[in-house]
Amino acid sequence: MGSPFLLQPSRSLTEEAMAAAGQSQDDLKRIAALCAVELVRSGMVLGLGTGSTAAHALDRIGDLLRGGDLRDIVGIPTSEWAAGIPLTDLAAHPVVALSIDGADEVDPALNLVKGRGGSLLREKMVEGASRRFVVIVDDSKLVPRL
Ligand SMILES: O=C(CO)[C@H](O)[C@H](O)COP(=O)(O)O
Repeated sequence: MGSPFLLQPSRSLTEEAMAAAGQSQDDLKRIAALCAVELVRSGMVLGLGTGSTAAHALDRIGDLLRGGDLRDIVGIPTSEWAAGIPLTDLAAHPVVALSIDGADEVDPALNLVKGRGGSLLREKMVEGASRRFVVIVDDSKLVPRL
């Protein structure tokens, strides 16, 4: 994996603007998750992250598979939630094309902490084997320092 860079799906919203736009924190998690799912292609081996933000991405991938818009996807889970995505493991697929996961805090240099969901070891194994690792967070996870 290379250096981290920031992909922003939408402008940063204050709590006030979010309320005015009718967007909850969970809506923002889903928007970030859907942005990451745009990177998924048929045939990929995916790392499936843990947590409420990652779950939005997995739900969308599951829907796209069921609708036939994605095919031949297999996922390596880091939690029990896999949204119906066919599963595999690192023994069968030691190289993962893309992992998608959330984080707990992200600083301005894109250093982050994660693992509050209790899956840190599995996440490190799967995401460490990934060619590309996309971290999806909403504004509430951005902090001035870790
Ligand atoms: O690292 C994680 C689990 O180990 C989660 O991705 C992190 O805790 C964020 O969770 P959520 O999306 O529910 O806020």
